[in-house]
Amino acid sequence: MAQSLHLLAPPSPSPSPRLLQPCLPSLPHHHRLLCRQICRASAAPPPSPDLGPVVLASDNGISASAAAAAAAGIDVDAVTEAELKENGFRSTRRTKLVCTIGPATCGAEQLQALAVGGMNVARINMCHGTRDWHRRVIRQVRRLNEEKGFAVAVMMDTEGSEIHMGDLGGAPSAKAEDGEIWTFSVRAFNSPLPDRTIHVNYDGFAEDVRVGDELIVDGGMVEFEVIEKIGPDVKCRCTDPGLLLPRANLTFWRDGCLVRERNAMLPTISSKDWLDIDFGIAEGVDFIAVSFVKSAEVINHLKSYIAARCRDSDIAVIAKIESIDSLKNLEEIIRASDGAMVARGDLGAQIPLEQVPSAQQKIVKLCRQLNKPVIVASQLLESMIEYPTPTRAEVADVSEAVRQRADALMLSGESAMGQFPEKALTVLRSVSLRIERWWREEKRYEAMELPDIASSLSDKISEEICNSAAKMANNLGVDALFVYTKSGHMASLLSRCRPDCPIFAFTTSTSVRRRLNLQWGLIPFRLSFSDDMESNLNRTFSLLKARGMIQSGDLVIALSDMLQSIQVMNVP
Ligand SMILES: Nc1ncnc2c1ncn2[C@@H]1O[C@H](COP(=O)(O)OP(=O)(O)O)[C@@H](O)[C@H]1O
Ligand SMILES: C=C(OP(=O)(O)O)C(=O)O
Ligand SMILES: [K+]
Ligand SMILES: [Mg+2]
Repeated sequence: MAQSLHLLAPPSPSPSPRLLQPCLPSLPHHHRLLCRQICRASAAPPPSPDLGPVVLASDNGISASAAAAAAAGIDVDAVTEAELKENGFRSTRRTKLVCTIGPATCGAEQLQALAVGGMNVARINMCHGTRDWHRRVIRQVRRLNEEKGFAVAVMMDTEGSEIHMGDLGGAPSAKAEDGEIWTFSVRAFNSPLPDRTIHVNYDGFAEDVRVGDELIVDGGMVEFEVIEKIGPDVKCRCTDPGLLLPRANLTFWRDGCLVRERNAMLPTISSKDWLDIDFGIAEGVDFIAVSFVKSAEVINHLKSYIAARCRDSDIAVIAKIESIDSLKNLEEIIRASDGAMVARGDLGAQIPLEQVPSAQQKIVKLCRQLNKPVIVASQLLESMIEYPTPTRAEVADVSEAVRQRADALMLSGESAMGQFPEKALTVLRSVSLRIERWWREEKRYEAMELPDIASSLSDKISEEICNSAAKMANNLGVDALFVYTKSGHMASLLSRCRPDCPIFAFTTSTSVRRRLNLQWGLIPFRLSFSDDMESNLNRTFSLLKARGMIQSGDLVIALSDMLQSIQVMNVP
């Protein structure tokens, strides 16, 4: 038996308005039969005139349309599906995982291992690597998605106009000892570099620094004091020794303050970044993360640039919060963006380290309130670049981000160039699962006030429906929320409520499905569906039941953005 609530808003046509009328989902016999066939036959494609082009593919698990699965000769849905079958709905991971791809993980097998291990988004950092390398990685991820049925999204991260060192003439690192004199220069060198010499990418560097300034490498990994300027060369004495890594970020400080006048004059999106963005659009990346955002203006500019270039404008723009200016203009930046990243690496070089945790909490909260996905990034498991187990402090840091219920956690060096990328991902996965379960069991999460964000009546109704459905789901202890959404908006409104049960998000578009992969608690499926909710539900139930992902009797709340409706029912 199903009970349903349909709300009617002017712009959303509803074929059969019924207010709180029970409706009985009937499951035609042939549908059931067909689904059993799909399930049994990993080897036989299921085209059926009855179901039309029913394609069902789940989240980051190895699943695809049965036809594609059969063609690729794989078992459907090894990850999410196995997780659902083994542990039931309650224990699917809600926190999403982003992995930076680098030399340690760019091979087909390594990428597949990460996808199987729970990578939801692959990030490429345009600070590093060549155009060809990036293209190969993007295409490899796409190929894996097609062949194995993953839905891994691709995020391109711009270089931005930051000041950084060159690549150390090919050396993996260089040690700077206390008291040593190093030369930082804007001259172009042929490799090998002269001893104790570092190339700097920013032409104005020698003019801008002053004798006496502190030069901070990578937010404090190594520190120098400027002692002399000779033309394009700046002589510095090492005051805090450490390891220099290729292309490490440089900031300079004067009288205890970050020098940032010049930085403020550099464009957020450099001419090289624009070329990279054109490349990202051409390759069809899902997200563009913009480094060193200072204001909403640049986000708006990029969004209109993208809208003019891709017809369905389906690249989401993520603002990286990593500078003092981005903190100052936080709300306007987040409102303008499609999501944000707490980029703690550079943020920790621009504000005192002890302020980073409160900044993180504030950004995560604001993003949730404004319904924008948020990624917590950098140094989550830094020691795992070299060691196979994390420090206890790192585990505590990951737990805190999960407890704040950030949408996603990100690996940087751990997966890009570390020795244990898969293990690091396993740590993120198991800590997320454990903390999520603990907090659910203890009912420890604080209720967060979620302000109204909609402006149109139709959006207001969607928002109210999602808030109510999430509350109902918690109060009734339902097993899952189902949401049928074309744009993904209603799925993200539900995710914002952080309900106790997982959210099965059904969407017709593969790119929406990939993008939803970044959002908390969503299990995105691609499914071709109609405006007839009853038939959508019947089809979905039979497909999911056939795969053992749901069972008769499971209690489900279903929402749809075509009908703006809520239905509560047991799976027949
Ligand atoms: N495409 C790449 N090619 C080579 N090395 C990379 C690549 N991507 C990342 N790395 C390595 O992984 C490290 C961590 O990645 P990330 O945090 O994205 O960059 P950064 O340290 O520059 O902020 C980089 O410093 C670099 O050494
Ligand atoms: C994620 C960050 O940006 P990037 O790795 O590009 O410096 C950061 O600074 O934390
Ligand atoms: K970057
Ligand atoms: Mg950064």
